[in-house]
Amino acid sequence: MNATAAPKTRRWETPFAEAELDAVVRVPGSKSMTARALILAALASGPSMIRRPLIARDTLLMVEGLRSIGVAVDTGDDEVWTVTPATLKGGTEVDCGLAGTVMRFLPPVAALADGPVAFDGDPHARKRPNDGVIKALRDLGVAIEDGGRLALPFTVNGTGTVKGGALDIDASKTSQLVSALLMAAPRFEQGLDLRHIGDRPVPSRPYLDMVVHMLRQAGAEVDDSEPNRWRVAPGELQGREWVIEPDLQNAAPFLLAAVAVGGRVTVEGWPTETTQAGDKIRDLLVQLGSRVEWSRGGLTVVGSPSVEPVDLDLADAAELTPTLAALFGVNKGPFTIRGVAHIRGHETDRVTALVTELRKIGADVDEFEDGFRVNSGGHTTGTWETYADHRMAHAGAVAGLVVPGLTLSDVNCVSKTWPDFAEVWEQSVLGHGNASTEEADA
Ligand SMILES: O=C(O)C1=C[C@@H](OP(=O)(O)O)[C@@H](O)[C@H](O)C1
Ligand SMILES: C=C(OP(=O)(O)O)C(=O)O
Repeated sequence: MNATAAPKTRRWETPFAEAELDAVVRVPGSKSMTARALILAALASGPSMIRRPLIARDTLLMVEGLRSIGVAVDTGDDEVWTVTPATLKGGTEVDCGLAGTVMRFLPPVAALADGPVAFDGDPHARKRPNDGVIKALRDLGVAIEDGGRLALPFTVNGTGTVKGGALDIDASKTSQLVSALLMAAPRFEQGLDLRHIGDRPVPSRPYLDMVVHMLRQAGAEVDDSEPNRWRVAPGELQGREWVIEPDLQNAAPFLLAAVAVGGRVTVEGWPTETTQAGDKIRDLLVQLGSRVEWSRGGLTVVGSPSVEPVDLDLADAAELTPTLAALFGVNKGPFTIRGVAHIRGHETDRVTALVTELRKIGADVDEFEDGFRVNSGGHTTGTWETYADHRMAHAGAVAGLVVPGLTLSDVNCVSKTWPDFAEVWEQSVLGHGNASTEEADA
């Protein structure tokens, strides 16, 4: 199977939990750290090693994109990838798949290449907001052909250098715009003095702490002392060894599974200090009435299925929305999630997708522009649509723990960040693999 192609769809009957859970789970590396390590390594002045990289569609697309502009990435060893930078070249095409990280992080790198780099992606990727990246690069003097779409597909006509300097942007649709520009900024002749001037705040802010932290680890000088302003000095990035932490967003459905049905679930190797937004789940679990402890080699949740009603602002950790929504959708309520308008621009419009699927399982839900309220949950079985969205699949798996026979329209969309999700889920819930899968053509 080609790991960077959109996968063939596969219906999947989610495992129903007959008993309390008792599982220890190892989740793969962080998508966001792997993507950043690849970009910073590609822009460095010497080779880098990336230990325990995430091997999934999004990061492999990033690898292919970097290779196409001349960077050597050796992925022969699953435990450690080696990146050897080179002069960046154009005259090539980049497939972004459905990866926000690829469609936002690579264009500023392509602007440093000499020659055109054409970007495109999956059908839904063309609907994801990318006007911020296109406008920002144009304001920096980079020529871009986009047919007036301000979205994929577009071509970046790099000339080998970018002047840089002062730049105002509106990053209220995605924090990835800021991360993308900051990572390329040390290679701009004048560095970058970047300001967010949008009316609404930048969402998913912990990802900005992650990028600033990793830039500094690579030797960049970054001043983020003023809110909504980042100054990056021009200079060399160093090649180094990156060690990737487990992906805490992908850990969330497993921890919430213990809440949904009771029992204990441990995620191995949970970092005691991290910039990952997914670390917020620890506080949320306590707010929901469950217990969290450091045991069995990681973070363990001792789940309490009588879930406390909550009103959450998830602007900073919005990727937790789908799995939390599923938990709420099978419980008493009321539960409110706000502050997540920007997830309408994620892999699918997640607010509408969640409200639709929760109503199908019988939940009473009100939709807002920036979230929704589950007044009461339901347990009606049927097909849970996944909309090519890995986190919609995770969410359906959580709901299926307590809704007998709930079937995902497609589980293979999990390949975006964790191709083995379904197998690990079956093992964790049932203690063994589940044969009840059917193949279907996309
Ligand atoms: O920088 C990153 O690695 C990410 C930032 C966030 O994007 P948004 O700011 O668009 O939510 C997050 O949702 C995405 O999964 C990964
Ligand atoms: C929003 C997500 O991904 P992307 O990096 O494609 O934006 C996600 O993984 O939940």
